[in-house]
Amino acid sequence: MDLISPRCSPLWGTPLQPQAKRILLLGSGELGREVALEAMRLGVEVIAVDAYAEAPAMQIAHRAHVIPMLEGQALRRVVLEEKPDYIVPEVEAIDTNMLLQLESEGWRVVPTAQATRLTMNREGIRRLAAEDLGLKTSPYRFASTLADYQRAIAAVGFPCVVKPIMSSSGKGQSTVRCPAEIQAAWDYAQCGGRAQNQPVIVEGFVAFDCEITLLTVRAVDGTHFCPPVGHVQVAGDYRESWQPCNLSESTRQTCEAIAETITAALGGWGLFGVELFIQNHGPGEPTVYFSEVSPRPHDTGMVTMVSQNMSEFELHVRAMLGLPVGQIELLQPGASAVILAPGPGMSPCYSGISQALQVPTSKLRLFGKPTCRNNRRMGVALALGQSVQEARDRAKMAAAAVTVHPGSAQ
Ligand SMILES: Nc1ncnc2c1ncn2[C@@H]1O[C@H](COP(=O)(O)OP(=O)(O)OP(=O)(O)O)[C@@H](O)[C@H]1O
Ligand SMILES: NCC(=O)N[C@@H]1O[C@H](COP(=O)([O-])[O-])[C@@H](O)[C@H]1O
Ligand SMILES: [Mg+2]
Repeated sequence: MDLISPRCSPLWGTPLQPQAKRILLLGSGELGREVALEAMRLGVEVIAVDAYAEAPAMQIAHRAHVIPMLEGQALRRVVLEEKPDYIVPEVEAIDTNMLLQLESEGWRVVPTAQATRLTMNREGIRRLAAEDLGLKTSPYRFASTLADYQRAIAAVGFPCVVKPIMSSSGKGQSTVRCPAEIQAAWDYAQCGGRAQNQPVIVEGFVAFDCEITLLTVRAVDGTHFCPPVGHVQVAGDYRESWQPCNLSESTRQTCEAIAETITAALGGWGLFGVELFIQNHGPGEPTVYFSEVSPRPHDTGMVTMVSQNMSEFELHVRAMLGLPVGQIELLQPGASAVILAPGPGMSPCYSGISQALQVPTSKLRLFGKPTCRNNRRMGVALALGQSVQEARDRAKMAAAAVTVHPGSAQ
């Protein structure tokens, strides 16, 4: 369905002028900042929205609004005030029922309001993938009460992974290996997600050999796949990523078939990060598990800012605007490594930047987040190499050279 937004004009206007093409970013973190930059390069007006002031994308956008994005009426007010051509969700904590309503009134949500609703709730996307589309996933149960949760653990068995149904970057997530860990995982899920007291998913632990993100673009000129991005996660949050992650031709085809199936079911135009676990079985074909999908750029895909001819952010912007994507090319093996805050504070400062940039091919992105907390992602180092190993070593060396000084206590 190709919805025409109430103010979608056939002409490409000028930012800040009446016919400007406008995108409204719902979420203004590091990924949104790169989306904003790519959109602005194409002469698009960008309005950044988040729940806190001075978020990364707000610092460069044409305008910004601070609103509770889980409150539908607050979202509606901003949409009616700004009249965007495209509403672009960037985080998991948005009132997605309001997005459905706005879409039904003709506002365009990227990629679709339904894709946003299904992926913001682990139950929606898991049931779609496993039960409707028949994709292989870990075993799972959902639970809303402590008693249901204990039954879910008994059904899934140890080890298992417990997550709030609405959360990201590993917030509220625990691996439970024995009965003594059950209660703490429940308590953490209740307070660690984007909203408090949420239901949880209990997933069987998949002992995978590697995990990848298959960045998949649905655009006017068809569905395109980027070379697989491999990554390492600690406590459910990404620490480093690299591209390409070498897979056999048949495994790559299996991954692409899964990505095609799930993104076609979600629909719309944009870039999706399809997260897959790959488990080897000696000489046989590996098993590929579908884990989850982001209907927008993925944190592990930041590596594409150096490794591809078009970054995942440029691809998302082109696709949403109905522009052709053409040929996606890997320029050289690349890698990213995160820069984390060591603790909480206001007005953080950084040292070691020039040392980091002495690492051959390295680049830094410091996100400019106004406050930090323990392990908050404040920046990322990027690097290229003759091999993936060389790129990873360089990115990690550059990231390790940067120190975050958290600043005064909050
Ligand atoms: N069932 C599982 N078995 C083994 N490892 C898992 C399982 N579920 C999650 N993990 C590990 O935890 C990581 C984070 O999980 P998941 O992607 O579901 O969380 P998230 O909070 O949505 O993260 P993000 O928003 O960064 O994608 C995975 O990338 C994987 O490394
Ligand atoms: N895995 C999802 C992800 O990486 N999302 C990115 O992190 C930001 C939130 O960071 P914060 O928690 O530091 O505000 C989001 O706004 C988005 O850019
Ligand atoms: Mg994930």
